[in-house]
Amino acid sequence: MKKLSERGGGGSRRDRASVRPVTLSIQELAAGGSGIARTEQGEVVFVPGTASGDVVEADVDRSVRPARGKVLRVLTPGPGRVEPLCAFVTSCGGCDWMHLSAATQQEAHAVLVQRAIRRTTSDVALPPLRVHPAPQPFGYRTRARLLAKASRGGSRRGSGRGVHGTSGIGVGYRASGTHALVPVDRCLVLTPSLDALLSELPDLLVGATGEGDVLIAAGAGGRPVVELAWRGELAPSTWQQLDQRVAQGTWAGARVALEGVNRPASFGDPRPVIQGADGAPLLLSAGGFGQPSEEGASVLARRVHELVWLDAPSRPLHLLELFAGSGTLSVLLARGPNAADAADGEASLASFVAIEQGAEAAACLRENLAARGLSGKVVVADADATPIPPRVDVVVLDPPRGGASGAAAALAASSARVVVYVSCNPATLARDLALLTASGLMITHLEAVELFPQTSHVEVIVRLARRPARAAALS
Ligand SMILES: C[S@@+](CC[C@H](N)C(=O)[O-])C[C@H]1O[C@@H](n2cnc3c(N)ncnc32)[C@H](O)[C@@H]1O
Repeated sequence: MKKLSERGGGGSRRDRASVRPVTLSIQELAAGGSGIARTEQGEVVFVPGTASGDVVEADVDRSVRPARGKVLRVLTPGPGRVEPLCAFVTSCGGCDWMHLSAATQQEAHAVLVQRAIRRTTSDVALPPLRVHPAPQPFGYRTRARLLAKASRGGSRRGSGRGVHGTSGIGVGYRASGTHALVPVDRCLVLTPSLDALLSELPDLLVGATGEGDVLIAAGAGGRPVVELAWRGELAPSTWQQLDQRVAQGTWAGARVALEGVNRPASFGDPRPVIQGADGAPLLLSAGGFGQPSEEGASVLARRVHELVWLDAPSRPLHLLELFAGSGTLSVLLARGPNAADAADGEASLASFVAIEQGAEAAACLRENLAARGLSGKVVVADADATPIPPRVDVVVLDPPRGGASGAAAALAASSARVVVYVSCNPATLARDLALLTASGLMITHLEAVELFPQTSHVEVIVRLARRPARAAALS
């Protein structure tokens, strides 16, 4: 097996003093993506970039807890290991599981989700976990957040290929666990049009000083939108090029926020647009949240909708959505049941209310509903501090990584009959599920959606339903 270069930077003097090569057998994968090994002395070592069953030679840094290994050589590959397709895989922090086959990634995600939930709900019956495979394992990302840096002393004109020393501008991702820039000019998980954009960005930024975040995404008509949050100065040529590209229709829009300047400058419409799960365009807030892929978001939204209407209710349903964003899920939820769900003529939607804290996302959500002729109330509020009205039957929530402990407490005290919890973080989901299940809600469905292929990240959907006795007592 070939020698692997080290992930991240060169390490401190203290790191180098405390490492020595050892042979490690990787037993399993941990949340966060690293493999876990035990030394002969029983010491636990976390080793990034490994697969279960790998035997590796690694430097071990014991100055951190748990000790951390850096792979020098793979001596025997584990059964799920594949050759990563990306040239940047060992330096870039993005695709920490690209060295695992798709089947191995799915199995490992399933184990991590079940283990996290078991940890907090050991006394609760769990249904078998269903995995929704990734519609596309590569070329799926319709958005990416990049880092761009001008080399010290400013950048200069030239043919930018994403690295310092040509255009003087580096554009890429952050190295795993650090703020260091890993310049890239190809990214295999981006859609082809965003991948092509990577090599244009260094030239766009020629003459800049400082650094910034660059959000690239699909915009109106599939054309790119670019959002720059820059700490430093941009050259006049950057402003001219942004103006030209949008005026000529090559890009749908751009937005630039300079540090210390209150209002960002906009060109065209900088809001990302993907195809919603209903097939119509879905507008997302510029710089705000969006699911990583169009197709993955559709799989997620369709399944959440199905789980809401699983038991066709005998009376019109009051539906509340918390952490609604720009409406990835809402555009299906606000439609009510599908024709099949309403076959008995009784399933229907009495009311739909969506709560979102971001004013720009809420405005997009209103536009998305209006464009579809859907009614629903969109409230800008803190969903983690919102009481659940007694008439609400079903609540869908999709909080950020920190979870929703406030909303979980409100749901536990509510009479909501069904809760559909969507999460990108099994640890905080598990914490919140402990509260929900203790209140009498039973987990009826546990599902993982492969929304972030090639990475250790996974999306989870949990449906909970109230035990009939408590529901009756509370209603
Ligand atoms: C994981 S995203 C989900 C959005 C949407 N379901 C989707 O799929 O696009 C979480 C959303 O919650 C919003 N948010 C974060 N904290 C919030 C809070 N305390 N109250 C309401 N919304 C919040 C964020 O702005 C973001 O739009």
